Amino acid sequence: MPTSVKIFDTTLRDGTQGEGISLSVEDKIKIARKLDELGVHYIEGGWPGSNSKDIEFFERARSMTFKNAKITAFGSTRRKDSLASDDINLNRLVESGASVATIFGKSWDFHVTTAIQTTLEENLNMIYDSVLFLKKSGMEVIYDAEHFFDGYKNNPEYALQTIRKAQDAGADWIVLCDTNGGSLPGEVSEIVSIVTKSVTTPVGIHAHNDCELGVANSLAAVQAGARQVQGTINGYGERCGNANLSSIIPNLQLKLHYEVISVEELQTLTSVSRYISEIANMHMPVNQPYVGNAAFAHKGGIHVSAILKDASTYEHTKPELVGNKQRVLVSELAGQSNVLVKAQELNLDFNKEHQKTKEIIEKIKEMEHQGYQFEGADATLELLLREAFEGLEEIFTLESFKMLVEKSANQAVVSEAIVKVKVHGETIYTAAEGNGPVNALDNALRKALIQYYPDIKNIHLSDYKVRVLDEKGATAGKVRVLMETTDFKSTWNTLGVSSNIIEASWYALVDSLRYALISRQRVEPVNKDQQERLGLVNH
Ligand SMILES: CC(=O)SCCNC(=O)CCNC(=O)[C@H](O)C(C)(C)COP(=O)(O)OP(=O)(O)OC[C@H]1O[C@@H](n2cnc3c(N)ncnc32)[C@H](O)[C@@H]1OP(=O)(O)O
Ligand SMILES: CC(=O)C(=O)O
Repeated sequence: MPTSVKIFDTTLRDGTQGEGISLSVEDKIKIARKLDELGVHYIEGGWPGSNSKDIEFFERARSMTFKNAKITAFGSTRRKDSLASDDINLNRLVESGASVATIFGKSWDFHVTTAIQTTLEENLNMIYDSVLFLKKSGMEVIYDAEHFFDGYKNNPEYALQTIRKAQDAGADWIVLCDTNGGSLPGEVSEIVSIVTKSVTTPVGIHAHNDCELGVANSLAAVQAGARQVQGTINGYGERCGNANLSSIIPNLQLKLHYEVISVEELQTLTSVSRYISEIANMHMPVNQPYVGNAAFAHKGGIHVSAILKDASTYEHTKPELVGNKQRVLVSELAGQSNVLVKAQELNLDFNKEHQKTKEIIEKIKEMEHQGYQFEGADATLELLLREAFEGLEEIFTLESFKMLVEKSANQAVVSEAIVKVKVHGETIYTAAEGNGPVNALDNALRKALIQYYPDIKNIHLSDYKVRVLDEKGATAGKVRVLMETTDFKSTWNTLGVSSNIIEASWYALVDSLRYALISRQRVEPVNKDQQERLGLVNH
């Protein structure tokens, strides 16, 4: 029977102490729902003694049903030289309606005398009184021993006394905190082993990531006897962040075989991590272990050749177990195998021995040398492969375009594009304005195509990025434009490279529409009769 480890998520409390993160009450509610779906055991919603937003969160959470998680409210021990029953913060924890209170107290003698400036004795009383007050109020109490590892290293006897006080007052958990994130796994392991022999209350770990050891320290603590892990999704938190639950959960479950969450819940990990990064408006690093977009992405030709034979040659675990997926990147490091995988995904009749295969690999490598980077532009790559292997129908051809950008004194800058394209044998001439040259070009091209493809009105550019390519290299003076397009059901990325930013944008724009129109057959062309009926013909 595997040993169970409880997951305590503090994304909504310690996570919001991270720079750049601010969550509304609605955001917190949405995240709490997701965390519950993931199967975490505790969700720390905030500090009701700190601000009215957190008070409102607990008010709303009270009427919600959580299938897995208990909601916990955070606070500190009572203020020095006062009664716990008079302490506003402790009373707010009770009033929050949460069934669990998590309070932190001092373990490090230096902090007692310097930060809260009281006696070692009074600190012990603060811990005892506060835990007892909350227990008498009927709450489950998690005692977070702040700076426990630093405290233990400085004065082991006093640090142990502080947690014994919490135990004597009835704490349900004693959680050892590496608050400054400076401890090493060997130290954590040794100290947790000593503590689990010194107290009978179950022990937990709360690690920070200042030495990039938040995950390692949490695992070391569990292996030494801790049975609760506190952390945040994607490692958000104060300074360098908290221990990253998106890595800790699969490590505990898949590598160390503890019982943490169900197999099905683990499969939601990637989507939960990405969802929370969206809500928190934090960029998700592609190389984030387990859940990042590149966590199971293979680029080197040798790697791809091997994973085709058996994925475990270059994958430490199966991506599906955490809800992620394998990806194959096509780049200048690609061998034939990378293109083979991509072609298989697209159901193309692809033969590794075929001359065409060699030609397309050479073409991709040459284009990458010129500044193309297909890893981020799946749609352009797909068009290239389909063109090489299937031949693509020509939807339209450019005859010419002209740009006009006008700025006169006291007037906003105006951009206008004039486009002449041939669509189904007919030359169409359109002009359109836009809030910038690329927008004007996009509007003019759409105006020409919409007569034949009315559904393109549902397709929009959703992102546009320009990168100036290395001026010293072979690509001197070029820009790379990356465009993201969406039909609100899916998104696709296209690419253009040129020494002229408008031309690079044109290539990316053309691919974005071609991809929508032919590669995925997202929209069907209409004939002349239908155009008349829909009132789409320019008279
Ligand atoms: C390790 C952690 O992450 S702990 C959590 C840290 N998170 C936060 O601080 C975010 C939320 N904090 C807040 O909103 C505010 O700091 C509040 C409402 C809690 C307190 O605000 P204020 O009353 O203005 O106090 P302020 O923040 O300036 O100082 C903290 C006070 O708490 C006291 N204190 C600190 N830790 C403890 C403790 N464990 N037990 C009792 N008192 C404590 C300090 O001595 C200081 O009191 P002092 O002003 O008498 O010296
Ligand atoms: C309690 C807490 O957040 C810490 O010690 O880091």
